[in-house]
Amino acid sequence: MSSENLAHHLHLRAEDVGRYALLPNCPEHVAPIAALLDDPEFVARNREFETWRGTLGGERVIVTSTGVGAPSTALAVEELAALGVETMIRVGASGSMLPDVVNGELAVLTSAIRDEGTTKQYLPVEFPAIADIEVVLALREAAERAGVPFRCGTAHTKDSYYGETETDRMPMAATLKERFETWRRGGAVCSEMESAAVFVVGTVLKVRTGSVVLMWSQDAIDNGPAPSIEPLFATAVDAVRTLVATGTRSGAAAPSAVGA
Ligand SMILES: O=P(O)(O)O[C@H]1O[C@H](CO)[C@@H](O)[C@H]1O
Ligand SMILES: O=c1cc[nH]c(=O)[nH]1
Repeated sequence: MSSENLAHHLHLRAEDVGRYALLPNCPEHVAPIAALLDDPEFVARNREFETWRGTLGGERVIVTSTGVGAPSTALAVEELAALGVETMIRVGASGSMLPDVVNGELAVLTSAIRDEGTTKQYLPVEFPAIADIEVVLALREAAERAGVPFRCGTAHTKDSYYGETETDRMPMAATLKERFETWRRGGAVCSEMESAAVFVVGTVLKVRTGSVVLMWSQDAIDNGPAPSIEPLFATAVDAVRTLVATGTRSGAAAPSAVGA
């Protein structure tokens, strides 16, 4: 935070935000998500971080892009938490790890495999990357209401996109393949690049977090077409509407939940 209380990377102040944030990583997705809120307006842009805001049920909701990968996502979660945001939901895309996934099926993530470097600078890898239960349930209800194919499960969060999608040309191809197969056998549903950071940094900062991602099928990753993104955006916004209406707050911060 700078001397004028301007968040260093996001270029936001406490008065710019509310208690809820939706976190796509692509700046181009911010305005279309904000358009699903009441009274959307642009707030700020710096680097890969663009922010819009609106309201749901009278409660301010911001939409901020995180950029690709765990490092920039971690600093977005850090700065938003410092400004007072209490609930954050990643809204993104992923590659399916299962053969039976419909192209564009949603995954409501309950947890993530920490196969990235950022969160190891917060907690040892034995500590799980898990979503907040209230956020998971709100996302699951929203996906059911949207009537779209979805499943709940664990994501694989990695640092190298091409290590996943073009494994054969990597010097570490054998190791990458073995590890990827291990995650698959363990039941991971998809691979992406941010959710572990959202969950672990959120846990450390005692804000509640969740993540909903659409899954590209294996065939679509190689040959297209790109799945439709609108059901993803609608599901994420509908989940926030539920959380606002039920008024549940920061489960991760509740004394009973942290044993404080
Ligand atoms: O589509 P988004 O949400 O950007 O997410 C996925 O796509 C990006 C890689 O192309 C990574 O950020 C990965 O997590
Ligand atoms: O396969 C994919 C698709 C989107 N994002 C990823 O990280 N992997």
